Amino acid sequence: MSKPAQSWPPVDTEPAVPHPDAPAPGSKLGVHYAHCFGCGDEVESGLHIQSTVAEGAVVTSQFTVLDEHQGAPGLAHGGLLACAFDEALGTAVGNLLRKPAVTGKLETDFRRPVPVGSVLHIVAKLDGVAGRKIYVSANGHLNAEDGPIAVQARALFVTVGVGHFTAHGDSDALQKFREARLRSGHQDWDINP
Ligand SMILES: CCCCC/C=C\C/C=C\C/C=C\C/C=C\CCCC(=O)SCCNC(=O)CCNC(=O)[C@H](O)C(C)(C)COP(=O)(O)OP(=O)(O)OC[C@H]1O[C@@H](n2cnc3c(N)ncnc32)[C@H](O)[C@@H]1OP(=O)(O)O
Repeated sequence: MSKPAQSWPPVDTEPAVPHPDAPAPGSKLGVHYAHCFGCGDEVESGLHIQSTVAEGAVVTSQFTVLDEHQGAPGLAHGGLLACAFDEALGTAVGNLLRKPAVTGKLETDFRRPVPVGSVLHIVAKLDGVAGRKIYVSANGHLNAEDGPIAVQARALFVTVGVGHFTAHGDSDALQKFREARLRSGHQDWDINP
């Protein structure tokens, strides 16, 4: 007998309501950090994922699978696809809730092979919030917004304070990153987990 699918979110949650200052539906989200492997424009071999806010706590992202993303000849590497989903899910969390958060858990279901040259249309939706825990899921459609679902993902993000990045990351680079964001007209993040 097969086990029932685990319910999602796995705990009781509050609705994930976008922050009043979150970008409006239709807004194109730029690069969140130039050196980010998922979206950064200074990472030549990165994924260069581009995202747009949609209605209803949803962000859509596009990822074009190139030769350098292969695992088997002509096919995308599964771990790299998971990376694309981490980026797309994190982009939804960070931009809609405007809180720094890190991935605590990420699970992926690979439903169909993803050939080189495909464009994955990733639709990420905030599913609920329980204290610091943010539950988010996504479907990756092959080559069209309504294309067949090739990959699905579910994740738990956990909000963190700025100390997470200063203690474990490069605090000088973080300071420059923050100043550059403010100079380019972005508001600061809500640092209040
Ligand atoms: C001012 C500058 C701010 C900088 C902001 C920067 C960027 C943001 C901007 C824009 C965002 C846009 C795009 C983002 C795009 C991509 C995002 C990529 C994200 C990543 O790629 S990021 C790298 C990978 N990521 C890590 O590097 C995390 C390593 N890890 C840890 O740093 C800790 O592990 C942490 C912090 C996760 C928790 O640690 P902690 O000590 O703070 O809290 P604790 O352990 O108590 O967990 C609290 C509650 O979460 C539950 N929980 C935790 N983990 C769980 C698990 N795995 N499964 C089930 N439940 C779990 C606990 O059970 C508890 O639940 P409860 O409260 O119910 O007990």
